[in-house]
Amino acid sequence: MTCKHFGECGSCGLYDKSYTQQLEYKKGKVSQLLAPFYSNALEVFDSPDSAYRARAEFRIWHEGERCDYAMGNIEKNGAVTIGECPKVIEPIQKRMWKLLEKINASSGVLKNRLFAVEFLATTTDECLITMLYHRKLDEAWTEEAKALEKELDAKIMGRSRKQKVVLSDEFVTEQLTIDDKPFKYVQYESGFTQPNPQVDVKMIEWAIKQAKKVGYGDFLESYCGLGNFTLPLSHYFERVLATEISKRSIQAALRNCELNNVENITFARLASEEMTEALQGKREFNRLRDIDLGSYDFSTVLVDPPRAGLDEGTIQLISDIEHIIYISCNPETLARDLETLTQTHEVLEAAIYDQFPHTDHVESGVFLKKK
Ligand SMILES: C[S@@+](CC[C@H](N)C(=O)[O-])C[C@H]1O[C@@H](n2cnc3c(N)ncnc32)[C@H](O)[C@@H]1O
Repeated sequence: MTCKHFGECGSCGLYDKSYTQQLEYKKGKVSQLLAPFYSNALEVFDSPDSAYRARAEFRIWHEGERCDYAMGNIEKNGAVTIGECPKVIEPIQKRMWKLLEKINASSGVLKNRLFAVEFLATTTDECLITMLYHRKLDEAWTEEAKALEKELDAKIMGRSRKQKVVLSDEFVTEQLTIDDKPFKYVQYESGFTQPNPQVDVKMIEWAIKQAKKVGYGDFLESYCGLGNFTLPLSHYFERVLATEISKRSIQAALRNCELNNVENITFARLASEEMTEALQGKREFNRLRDIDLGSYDFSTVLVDPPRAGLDEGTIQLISDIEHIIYISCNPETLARDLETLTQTHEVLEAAIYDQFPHTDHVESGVFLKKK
């Protein structure tokens, strides 16, 4: 049995529970994992029950002449095709079925060896559609795709092995209102973006609430992506140093600084492990030659690592900083890292944000202060 929300939820055992029950289950799970470090109730930030995902990927199932969207895992024996997808936000919803009609009506140029379609949309109705193929894309494809851009009022890209065809842009510009202030974010198709904009705003506002309690010094951030937290939090600190491994995300972050007229942030493309080596004076990087690392006086650090959590060096580095905001997409590795971090710090606040409704994934955050 699969969930009507077409999710990763076929395996999570949550498909037959109401949204409220699912959230209670997640709250219980994270509370239990954090119990050794935090005994107060978690703050819970919920999501809309539907129309919450701003990016989505669909496989394309071919049956005779017809194409359909299908579940992520197309098995050898057949596919589960999708006739509705309530989880995606309206800008995707209104284009995805029209796109399918156009693909099915096309002479074959758009359809031939198409194996997946990805959507990246904004709450302000921009939409970037990437069509993925198992064949080289030619002029005929470009012509038909250009017509499709107009018909769908969307940006279209084509990808196949070692080929990328960008017809207009390879990014969208999201606009979010965070604590009553507008922020613009360029989001690239190939860079990380938070999937659920409404919950993203709640998560950033929670982080700002913690930053306001500090109110002094410089701010360090690792795993900063396109500057999702960096830009709004920069207003509460003197200077900001933010690092991230992806070149594309750093490119977006620099553009986002310009778009939002923020001038106190320095972004550097560094893996977290490299950032630690640089700040501990163990290694010099050409990429940091214009940055006086010794001049920073960090009062606060924010980390938002991938599911694997923090490496030992980064834990050691941030243990020296007075305040830590740790955002995590994996409560198991968060609990593991807190075993070390709570030797020097205490957890003052903890929250969950339901970025991924109808799955058993949950985003959580903790605010720590040195003992
Ligand atoms: C969960 S995302 C968070 C991004 C950003 N904070 C946001 O809210 O959009 C994790 C980010 O870590 C980056 N990343 C992955 N491994 C890394 C590493 N070893 N060092 C630094 N950044 C890394 C990824 O490129 C991604 O942008």
